[in-house]
Amino acid sequence: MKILSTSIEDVKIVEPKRFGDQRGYFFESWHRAKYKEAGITSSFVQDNCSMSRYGTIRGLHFQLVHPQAKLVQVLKGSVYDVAVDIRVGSPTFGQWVGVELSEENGRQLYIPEGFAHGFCVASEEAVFSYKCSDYYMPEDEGGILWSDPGIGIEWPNVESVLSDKDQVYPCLADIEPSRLPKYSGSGGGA
Ligand SMILES: Cc1cn([C@H]2C[C@H](O)[C@@H](COP(=O)(O)OP(=O)(O)O[C@H]3O[C@@H](C)C(=O)[C@@H](O)[C@H]3O)O2)c(=O)[nH]c1=O
Repeated sequence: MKILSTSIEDVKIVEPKRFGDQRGYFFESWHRAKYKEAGITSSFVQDNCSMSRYGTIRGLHFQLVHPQAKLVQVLKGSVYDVAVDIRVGSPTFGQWVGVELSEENGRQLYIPEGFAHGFCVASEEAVFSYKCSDYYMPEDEGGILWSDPGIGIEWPNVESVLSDKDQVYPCLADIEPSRLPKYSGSGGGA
């Protein structure tokens, strides 16, 4: 597998080694020892899968007291996946990374704790699968408006389909810093 860096330290692109043959393909989507060797040491406790139709944007989501590092990938279709550094005190606070994840390119994105995460579906449908380092706790969930002009994410030009809650999240600059994760140095996420 290959690890590629991004413009934000700690956010990493993973390219698992894919073995193709006449039947199709095989790849290891998670291997604790190999990922640890590559610097991804999160203890994942929950796996999620969602299917979304073309134009769907999910996000931007985070958990505050129980932050989740995520290892995300697309099993069918294609998405534009985004991680925003919302760790107060981080040298890259407010910056974002966007990466195309698709069944075709087989890429995964590792997003440490303390980031807001979202994605936009660029194919007819997308099956999105991810590991989380802490459990889902709806009462701990926070969100940031996907189109926050202060962040300025360059989403693909699609007609966006959003959940009710995702339409009304505040902009990053309107959130009290005490309601955001704190930066505690590179490598440790939040
Ligand atoms: C995320 C999640 C949702 N649910 C339930 C709650 C709700 O009834 C239904 C749909 O939830 P949501 O609308 O929050 O799903 P969704 O918008 O897909 O939420 C996800 O978005 C992406 C961008 C992330 O980064 C994830 O961490 C998660 O926040 O599924 C769970 O039971 N467990 C979970 O872990």
